[in-house]
Amino acid sequence: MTEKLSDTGRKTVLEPLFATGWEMVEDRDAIRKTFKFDDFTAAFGWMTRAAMYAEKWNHHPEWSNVYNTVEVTLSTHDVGGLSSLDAKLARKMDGLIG
Ligand SMILES: C[C@H](O)[C@H](O)[C@H]1CNC2=NC(N)=NC(=O)C2=N1
Repeated sequence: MTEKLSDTGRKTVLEPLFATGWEMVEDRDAIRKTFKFDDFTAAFGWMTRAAMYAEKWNHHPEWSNVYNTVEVTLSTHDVGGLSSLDAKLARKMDGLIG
């Protein structure tokens, strides 16, 4: 069962993500990050790898791609805000770089 992150949960799982460039979205319980790549192939290759995890975990990003840039927003629509699944996908996205 997915639940909205508690105040303590936020501190422990979100702070490390803020350190890697994730930030809170204004006026919404969601996090966002802009990923930059060398070129379109690198960007789309990364999206493809991230998409496999999103589908496996049934947790999908809001994202858009323009050439070498991918803008990602993560939130859990079923609970109307951030859950541990967003942190899990964010960590995976960071880990898939390179
Ligand atoms: C029916 C389906 O399982 C749900 O809508 C899933 C799919 N992917 C999802 N992705 C995200 N980011 N949040 C959700 O609440 C969500 N729910």
